[in-house]
Amino acid sequence: MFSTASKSLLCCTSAIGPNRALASILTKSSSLISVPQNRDYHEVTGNIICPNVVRGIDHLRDPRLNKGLAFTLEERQALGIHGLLAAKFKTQEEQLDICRISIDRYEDNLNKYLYLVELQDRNEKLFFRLLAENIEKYLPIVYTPTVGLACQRFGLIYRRPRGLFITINDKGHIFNILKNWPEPDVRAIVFTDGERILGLGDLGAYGMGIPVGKLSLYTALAGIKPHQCLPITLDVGTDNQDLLEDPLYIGLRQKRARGKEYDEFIDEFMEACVQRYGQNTLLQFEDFALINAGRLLKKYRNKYCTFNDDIQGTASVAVAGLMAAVRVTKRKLSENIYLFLGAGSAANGIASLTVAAMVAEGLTEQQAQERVYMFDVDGLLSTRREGGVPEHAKAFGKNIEPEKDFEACVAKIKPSCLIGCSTVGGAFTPNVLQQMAKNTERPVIFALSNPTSKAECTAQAAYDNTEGRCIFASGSPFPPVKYNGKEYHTGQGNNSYIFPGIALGVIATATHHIPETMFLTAARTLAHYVSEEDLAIGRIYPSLAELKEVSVNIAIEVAKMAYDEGRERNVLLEYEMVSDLYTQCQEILKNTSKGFSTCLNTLLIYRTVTAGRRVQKLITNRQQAYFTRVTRDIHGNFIFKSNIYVLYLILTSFDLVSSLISFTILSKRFLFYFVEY
Ligand SMILES: NC(=O)c1ccc[n+]([C@@H]2O[C@H](COP(=O)([O-])OP(=O)(O)OC[C@H]3O[C@@H](n4cnc5c(N)ncnc54)[C@H](O)[C@@H]3O)[C@@H](O)[C@H]2O)c1
Repeated sequence: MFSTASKSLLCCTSAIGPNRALASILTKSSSLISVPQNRDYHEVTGNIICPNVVRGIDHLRDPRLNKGLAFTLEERQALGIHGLLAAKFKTQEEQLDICRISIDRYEDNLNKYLYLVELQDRNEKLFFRLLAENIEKYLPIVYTPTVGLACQRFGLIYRRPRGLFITINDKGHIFNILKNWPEPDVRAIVFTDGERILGLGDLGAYGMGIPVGKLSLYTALAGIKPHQCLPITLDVGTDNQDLLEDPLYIGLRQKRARGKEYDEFIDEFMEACVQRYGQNTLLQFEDFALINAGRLLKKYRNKYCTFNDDIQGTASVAVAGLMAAVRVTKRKLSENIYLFLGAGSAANGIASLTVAAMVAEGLTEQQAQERVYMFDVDGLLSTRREGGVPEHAKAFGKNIEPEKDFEACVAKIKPSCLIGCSTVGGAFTPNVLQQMAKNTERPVIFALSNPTSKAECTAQAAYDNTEGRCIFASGSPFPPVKYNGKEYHTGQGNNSYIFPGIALGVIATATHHIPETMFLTAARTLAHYVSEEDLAIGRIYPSLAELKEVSVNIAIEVAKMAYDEGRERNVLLEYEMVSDLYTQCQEILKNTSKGFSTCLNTLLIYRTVTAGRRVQKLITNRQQAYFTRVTRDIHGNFIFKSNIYVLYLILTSFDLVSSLISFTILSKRFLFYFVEY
């Protein structure tokens, strides 16, 4: 029922049982604590049942528990692992240094990826700390672009299973397969059917690398606990002939299921997830092909807690870039003309959110849509072209002369913003870029297709062909660009600026559905983080090093929105830590305590960007105090002495730098959520 670490906390707080000493040692050493449900208690005494602690070699073999040489002598003896480790005690910091040296020895990025996968399998906390503290360096390894390469070679590198593979042959039994997953407390599921992996196309079951990589970022950037994250591949076959003939291929060797069979399978999957993990489980669609992505989002968005990152996450990050660019171009969003190369999931998502942002500036929806043009594989989206405008992009079709030559379009339409989501590497030719420089003084050029080989142009080409006047961003990272003696560090319109924060905010507030406005809010929050220094070096996104802080702040804004819009009865209080963290924190806890005894509809969101250890300690003490204020009935259910029905507490901590704490009284449930590396 509980993870071992959470059990150790329960032991400690109840202070009973024969394993008390061991529990207390483990609690001190444990950095991943969770008390998810209120069930493992003795039926009569109400005491918390002391768990069987995983001992001996099994403790070392469990990546969640293994700390390498960081186990103290006391722990080694208590756990029966004394002698199984070399004598030297090495702190996590020392082990991190070794990791960095080891990984730097590899020149090939795929080898770096494999090293990180192996580390995650061996010592999870070390892996997440390494990732969280070196996000700029390792994000491009666990995520795009290297993860694309890993997916392509997945058959070769597949070692230890991570996540669930559910095939179309499991139709009718999906719930049973979900039950095979050992973790009962899953909050976020990222799943793909592998049909459009990055810009690489149909990789079938090889697509598993993407949900795995994304969920690593849920933890590393937003502090969502690893065991609450579940990556899933829905293997419905593949239409990639190379894979069907590849002896290494690990998926079903059959053509993709389509139509009714496919739809029923996805319906059953969504329902089974809710049945297994609850209505609030976040279900993130990942890398579905155009024919399914938009329509499935439309079908499920008001029924489940779901979003499609390729559509909505991409939209949010791109619109954030456009918002930041306004500060350079001095043109409002509604004063631009937008031309998209590609009219698929990403383009439609970005275009729709850009329209929403223009409407917020005062245009009508129709006026806003008139400013957006799209060009797909069949040419300009003209209602007069043969075959007309595809259904999914109807809003952006124009009653104008059809045009199949993209360069001609750029000259005719004269966009000020050019956005590439076409999967066609090099499609922004020098002629196209030079035309952009003629169209406007500060052209905005986004080459968003991934991985790097698919980018519509390089950062260097964009600067070279626009006399250095462009504002450039890309989907995959590019090295710094030199132009006219000046060095520019262009930004990466990376979805990981958005999705971890959205996920944390949604999970924290137990939001049932994710409205589009949350993505606009996330975009504004991200844009707000772009400094003048960033803009001066050509970057319209904050540095990746700020990702954790950005994620927490997006989560806060999302949480506020969730309560503002959905639960008006709640009182929202926000505290910003300015100088004296300790005093402020005491104040907050005092207010919170008052809230518990007097008010059932109180939400407190407290944030600190620079939380220190003192704050951490104080909160931890407080949490233990809550335990003493509750009793349990003979069924093990909580009875709150002070008439408090529920306490929902979230604390995430990143290197003790950023924290988000949300207390809210929601339903008859007690949850305790704590993550620390
Ligand atoms: N934040 C990001 O950087 C980010 C996020 C999501 C997607 N992407 C990238 O954007 C790209 C597109 O993703 P998607 O989900 O929209 O894919 P998609 O398959 O839904 O759409 C691709 C579109 O490109 C068009 N296209 C294909 N060949 C073309 C050509 N020769 N000329 C003009 N148009 C052409 C297709 O008609 C289609 O409209 C991918 O490479 C993906 O990795 C980047």
